[in-house]
Amino acid sequence: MDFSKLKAESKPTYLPRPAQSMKMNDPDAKVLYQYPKGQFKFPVIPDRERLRRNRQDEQPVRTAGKKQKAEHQKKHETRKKSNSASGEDQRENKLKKIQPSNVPFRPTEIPSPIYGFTRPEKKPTATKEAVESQFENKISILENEPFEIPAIYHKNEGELSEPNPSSEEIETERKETIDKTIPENGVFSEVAVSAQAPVLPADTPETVIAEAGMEMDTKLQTEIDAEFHEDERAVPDGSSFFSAELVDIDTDTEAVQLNAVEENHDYWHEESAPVSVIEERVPVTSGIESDVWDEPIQEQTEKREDVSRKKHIPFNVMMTKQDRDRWIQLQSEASQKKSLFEDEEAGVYENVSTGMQQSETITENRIEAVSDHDEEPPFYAFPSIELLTPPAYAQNDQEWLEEQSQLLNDTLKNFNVRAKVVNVTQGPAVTRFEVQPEPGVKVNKITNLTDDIKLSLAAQDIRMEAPIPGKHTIGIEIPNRKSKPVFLREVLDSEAFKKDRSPLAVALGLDISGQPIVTDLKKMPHGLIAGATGSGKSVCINTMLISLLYKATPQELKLLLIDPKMVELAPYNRIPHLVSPVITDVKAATVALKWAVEEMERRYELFVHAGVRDISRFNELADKAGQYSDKLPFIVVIIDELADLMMMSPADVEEAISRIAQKARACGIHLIVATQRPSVDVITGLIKANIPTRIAFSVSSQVDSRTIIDSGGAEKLLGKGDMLFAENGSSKTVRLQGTFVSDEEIDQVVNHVKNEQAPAYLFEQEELLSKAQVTEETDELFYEACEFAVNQSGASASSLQRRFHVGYNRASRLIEMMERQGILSESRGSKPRDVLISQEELEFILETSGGN
Ligand SMILES: Nc1ncnc2c1ncn2[C@@H]1O[C@H](COP(=O)(O)OP(=O)(O)OP(=O)(O)O)[C@@H](O)[C@H]1O
Repeated sequence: MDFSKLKAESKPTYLPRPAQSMKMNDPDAKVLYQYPKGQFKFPVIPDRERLRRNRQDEQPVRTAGKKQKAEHQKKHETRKKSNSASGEDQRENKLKKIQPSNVPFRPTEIPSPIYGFTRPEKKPTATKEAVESQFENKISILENEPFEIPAIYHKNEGELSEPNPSSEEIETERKETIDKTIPENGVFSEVAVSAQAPVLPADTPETVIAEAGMEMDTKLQTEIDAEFHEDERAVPDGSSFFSAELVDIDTDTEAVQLNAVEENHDYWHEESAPVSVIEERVPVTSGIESDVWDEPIQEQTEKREDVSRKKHIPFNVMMTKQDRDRWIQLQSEASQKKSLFEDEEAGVYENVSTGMQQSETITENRIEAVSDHDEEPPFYAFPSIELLTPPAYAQNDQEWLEEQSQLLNDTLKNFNVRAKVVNVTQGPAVTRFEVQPEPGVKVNKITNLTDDIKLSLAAQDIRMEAPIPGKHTIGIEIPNRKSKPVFLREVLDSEAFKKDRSPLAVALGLDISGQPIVTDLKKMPHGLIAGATGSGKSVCINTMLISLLYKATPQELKLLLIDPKMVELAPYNRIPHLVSPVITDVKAATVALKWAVEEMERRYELFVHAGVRDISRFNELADKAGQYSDKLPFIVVIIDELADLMMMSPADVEEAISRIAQKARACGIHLIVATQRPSVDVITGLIKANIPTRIAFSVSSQVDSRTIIDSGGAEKLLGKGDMLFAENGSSKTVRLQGTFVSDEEIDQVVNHVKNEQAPAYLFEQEELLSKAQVTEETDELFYEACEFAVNQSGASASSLQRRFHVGYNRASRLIEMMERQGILSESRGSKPRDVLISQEELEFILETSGGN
């Protein structure tokens, strides 16, 4: 192809492509373009535009308004460009369009994001009156607010009503305002600067724009105040709160202003000259300033420029999602600050004690009411050890022991088991013979001989521990010829008990080697005691209680005793440690357990407020603060015979027990549950899983033993205090002879404690019973059913069934309840029951009972 020919062409041309070549799809075919020559004309700038540009050139100082306008123009042009389609025809059209013509300018119709092409009828452009009224609106909003209105707003009102003040006047006023607003230290107040804008005349649409900018400035500054002066929260109504309110108002007024801006959209695009007039005034008015002034004004104009730039973007004056989110965030921050301030004022976070006081308002603190605030706890003398029976010393039965050892060796030899007794330990009720098998002898060779050994030793029962954990021997436990009772005093007098500083230390008994076993209920943290009748459960609970009376003051420990058997724990009535008299009623017991759950929740709330994890830390802090009365006592809930409770209301009891067992440890509530029947319907999986410490007394079968301690062995126990103790989830059980405490001892100790302090019950059994009654009788539909019956002047079970979509049982129960309450008459055969109360009486009932 000859390119030199093509160069000679003067006009841009498309090379004519023969139809044939098109068909042939010639790969060499190309489209070339050349710039026009000769007739080309640069676009002529309209006169008005040139004038404006000249004026701009004359202007020495660049202002923020200029930047704003230039940017706007740039955007406007870009938008125009983007609207114009590419291609030659379009280019030519564009050239035509740019050329000056006498046809008046008409704005391109752009669909509104809100109205589309069907915009509402345009209101007359914002006149001076319109702007004034907008300002008046704004001022009236501000005046209705409780806070003080900046004087500048009032001033503006006056200024707006004045016809076009001269530039000198503006300047003097501006000077005055600046003088007033400059602090002595010379730091320029941003609010003062931002408030200068309304001084500009308000008779042009551009003024409206400038004012809108000012609005945005004020908003910006209030937002900046809110964000950067967060630590300024000392004012009750809060400067931050004020800011948030102001932002709120500004958002509204801004919407109004932006409306005006949008309505003057045509001016915005077409007549930009007045804008420059206003912009020119800025350097004139700010010309008085020295270097100190320049900087803030520069900042301020920059801000305004930013704001104007922002304002260009949306025609949409509706609150966008981001705006809303931001607004909500600002409001919530303000309210948070306010609440924080209020909290601080109340001194909530001052110390633990005040935290506790605040929490007291959440739940009823009944324990606090027991003791006086900020006083030393009342004196409590622990009972003397002399009140208990002295320990019994068993005679050394050495002869019998040697005899039994010999018998055991002979039996093993007779059965060809190469093993012999290497050690003998005599406990209070049982003696353990340690047998060591020779190498190569299987353990089960010995364990298989249980019955044979029992026969040859003529023992009542034997229990084998094969092997003894941590030893090379197998333990064969044979009951003593004469069992020695372990009196409580023996353990309480031991070093182990005396040295234990926990108020919840309890004596359990002596192990097989005669060592006292003391456990801490805090570590337990909940215990399950199970065994057949007469095996020693009640005695065990008694020894625990007496131990506690020897260790804990009534201020340190509160007891909730539930004794459905009625007689076992009765002696403890009226001791100062009780939260209520011993509960013997099963229904009341259920409610009492619920109280314990509530108390647990209350304590956790207290801990949250005090910022502690558990009761010991909480009490430590209360001690340090000298708030002895705020210390929380430990609560030990003892249930003697869980089976009775489980028979009555299994769901409620199981729920309460498992909730306490699950999480009450840290808040100082401990649970000890005793039962005769260790079957799975009493000790459910849920209860068992949450009570890690188990004490198994003698049971009748290995299955029962497994239910209690997850292994056999309890069926071989001797009864009368012989027990297997599995501490806190341990699979290893320890055989103990439980301590014994007689009724006389209990009476003596209890009398002493009763004399020390009077009981301060938190509730009586009757209260619990009435509460249980109410709970039982409550039906959430009751009040609605009453209203229905009164409105219908009668009710029947079937009508209630239809109205409330309930079953017959519930409907008839509701009818019976209404009858008992005297709302409905008694049954009259097939006739409907009469309503015995009026509408007013019903309303009174509803008001007094709280049902509505
Ligand atoms: N540690 C002990 N030392 C000596 N004797 C004991 C001991 N524990 C219990 N006994 C004896 O066993 C008897 C029954 O004990 P206890 O009343 O505690 O049994 P229980 O398991 O509570 O029975 P129930 O479930 O029927 O009430 C007591 O009267 C007492 O004589």
